[in-house]
Amino acid sequence: MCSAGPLSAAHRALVLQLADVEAIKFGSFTLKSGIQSPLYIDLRVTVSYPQLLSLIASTLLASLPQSVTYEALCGVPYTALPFATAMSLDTKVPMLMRRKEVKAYGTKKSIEGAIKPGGVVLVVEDLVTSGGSVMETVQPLRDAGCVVTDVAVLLDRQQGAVERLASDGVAVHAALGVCQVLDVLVEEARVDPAVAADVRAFLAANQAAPVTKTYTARAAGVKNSVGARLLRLMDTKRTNLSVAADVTTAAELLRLAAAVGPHIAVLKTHADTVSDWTDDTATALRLLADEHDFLLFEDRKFADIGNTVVAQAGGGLHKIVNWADIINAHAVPGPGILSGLRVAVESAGRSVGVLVLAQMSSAGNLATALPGYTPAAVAMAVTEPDLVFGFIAMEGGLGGEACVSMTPGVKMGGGGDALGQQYATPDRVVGTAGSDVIIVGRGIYKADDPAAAAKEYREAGWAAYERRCRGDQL
Ligand SMILES: O=c1ccn([C@@H]2O[C@H](COP(=O)(O)O)[C@@H](O)[C@H]2O)c(=O)[nH]1
Repeated sequence: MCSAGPLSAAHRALVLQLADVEAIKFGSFTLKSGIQSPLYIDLRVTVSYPQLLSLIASTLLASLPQSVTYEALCGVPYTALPFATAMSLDTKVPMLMRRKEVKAYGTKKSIEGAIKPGGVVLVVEDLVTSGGSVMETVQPLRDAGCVVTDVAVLLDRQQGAVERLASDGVAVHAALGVCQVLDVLVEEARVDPAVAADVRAFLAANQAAPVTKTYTARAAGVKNSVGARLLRLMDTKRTNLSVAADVTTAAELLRLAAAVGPHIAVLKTHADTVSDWTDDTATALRLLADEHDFLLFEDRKFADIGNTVVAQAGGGLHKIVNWADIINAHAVPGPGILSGLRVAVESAGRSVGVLVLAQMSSAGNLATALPGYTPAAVAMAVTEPDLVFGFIAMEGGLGGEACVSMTPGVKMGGGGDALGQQYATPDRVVGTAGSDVIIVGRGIYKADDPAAAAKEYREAGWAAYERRCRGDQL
């Protein structure tokens, strides 16, 4: 990603002036995502330096290929607004302006100015990382009838925006690449070569994630009806949280389900930890699930031969397939376990979806440690897409976008417990590892106020999903 040609004298002068006004700084900085970065670029300061602003405008214009023609300019708010203004004053090309907040009254327009339907607009941006904020301006312009195919950018952090925006039909014309900036600053003894090497390593390790589809967009490709329903439900209810209700009495279970119900997509149970479980417990849970629109997942982790799991899933004290929407199975016994579960589900006459345990959260677990295990579990699962809709896994993407990953071992702050549980944060699980659903137990049911804790996890999981969809978790 750090391939970059040498810069012209004018571009080098611009780099040095940006360093002079401390628009580019080195140290340790916490980014919006919580990641520590050795580099901080804040181009807002340029607004206070008119000479620099006009140098930025002329460099941006000079960096555009001749083939790029346009009838209007539109800066991405806020930092690039003065850049676009300076370019407009230089070239006499009119400007449009995107509102960050669309007013609830009046015209409710998101684009201000003399819009010409079909007119070609050049978007102007100060800095790109993933390209997410550029698209927040491109889309409303397109919605207003403008044609947008190019963006002029002062500085590309070279973390994936060019590729991302290209997939949205937008070509990036960057005046400066971050690697060129580093080269100039090292050559001019403005930054230590070791610091520059650190920054290059950081950039290489923190490339923008590929954009992932929304849950709803993936639902159409999911053959199991419960899996498809879960994906749609998550977008509708705006939650990707599953609470692991690991309590020991029916009263506690129902109290917890009622408290967290408004915030969850799935309630995960261990019916065999509930000492006084009866059929009424299942009936009451189903009523709560229907009232609050969440799914019931009995985490029984079937792990026997087909003939045995028919009886375990359909009979016994818990009659699981009579009330659970989701059940799960280990892959160890081989495909017969899925055949057995299919028999149990079909005789219950209800829609039930199965998750295969492809990985686990506990330290030293063999599903994760043995190299061939996860791929073999995935291969087994995807042969029965009308029954199996996904995985218990520590990452997303297993089995492709038609499969859902649900991840246990989630806690704010990470860490672990004394018995081998390993925790990751909602942001890491959904944003970085690309899983779809966070499963949270003690972080919620042991909290003083489980409903408030569920709300907090719901918001964290959802924010990570939204960032992932925009591809801008950096
Ligand atoms: O690999 C796995 C599979 C399942 N679990 C279950 O998830 C919850 C986690 O509870 P916490 O209190 O949040 O640790 C629990 O029901 C486990 O049985 C898992 O943790 N890891």
